[in-house]
Amino acid sequence: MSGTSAALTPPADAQAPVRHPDAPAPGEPLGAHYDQCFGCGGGQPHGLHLEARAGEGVSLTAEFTVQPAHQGAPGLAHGGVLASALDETLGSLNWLLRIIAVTGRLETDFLLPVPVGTTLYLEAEVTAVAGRKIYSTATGRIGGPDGPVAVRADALFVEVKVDHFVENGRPAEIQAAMSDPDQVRRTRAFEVNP
Ligand SMILES: CCCCC/C=C\C/C=C\C/C=C\C/C=C\CCCC(=O)SCCNC(=O)CCNC(=O)[C@H](O)C(C)(C)COP(=O)(O)OP(=O)(O)OC[C@H]1O[C@@H](n2cnc3c(N)ncnc32)[C@H](O)[C@@H]1OP(=O)(O)O
Repeated sequence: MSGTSAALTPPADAQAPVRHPDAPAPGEPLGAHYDQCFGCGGGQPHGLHLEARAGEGVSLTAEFTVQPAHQGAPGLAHGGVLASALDETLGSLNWLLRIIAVTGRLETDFLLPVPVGTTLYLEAEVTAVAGRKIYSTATGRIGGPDGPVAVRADALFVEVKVDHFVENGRPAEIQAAMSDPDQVRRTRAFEVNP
């Protein structure tokens, strides 16, 4: 059984999402937004190392291979890790809009068990935007990009100012992110609004 709550149904005055003119071209990798991100950062040994590529419109695809460190039951992915993969994939969509946003709500359906060693093929798209609210949806397939859907999620992201991170994050990590020599990552963190 699966479904979406009323909180994730866009209001009647919601708009179709608009891809930012400077968004990466379809097929281009998005790269990591932060080296220490559990979802996409290269600096997290047990992180997901999720790799996303821009799709058409406001959509993307991503892959993540379940590692032994990601187990819940013996030999199977932990549900929270799978939810993290969906969250990261959905969060990456906001880069195509050039909006900084955080997850307000994430509703996940776990449809099939996902064994260690499995590659999860993720697809996500923004479905609507209403003021600061961004509505999006994602699936994760196993066995190949056209395989059965193992997990899916609907989400609401809420646009925030960069102050959200500066005021709430730990100063040491904020400072390190500000000095990141990678210009694209710095831009994603601090100069994302056009
Ligand atoms: C310095 C940089 C450091 C490095 C950072 C690097 C890069 C940064 C750039 C991008 C990366 C951004 C995120 C990270 C990327 C990927 C990870 C995946 C994404 C995440 O993992 S991110 C972490 C988990 N996430 C949070 O840590 C959020 C905690 N939370 C809050 O910070 C507040 O809660 C907030 C801001 C969400 C809202 O607070 P607020 O005061 O600004 O706004 P408000 O409450 O008024 O809500 C406005 C409208 O959204 C509706 N709304 C809100 N929440 C709702 C809910 N749950 N359900 C249904 N509707 C909801 C309201 O009902 C209202 O709707 P309406 O306008 O119609 O009344």
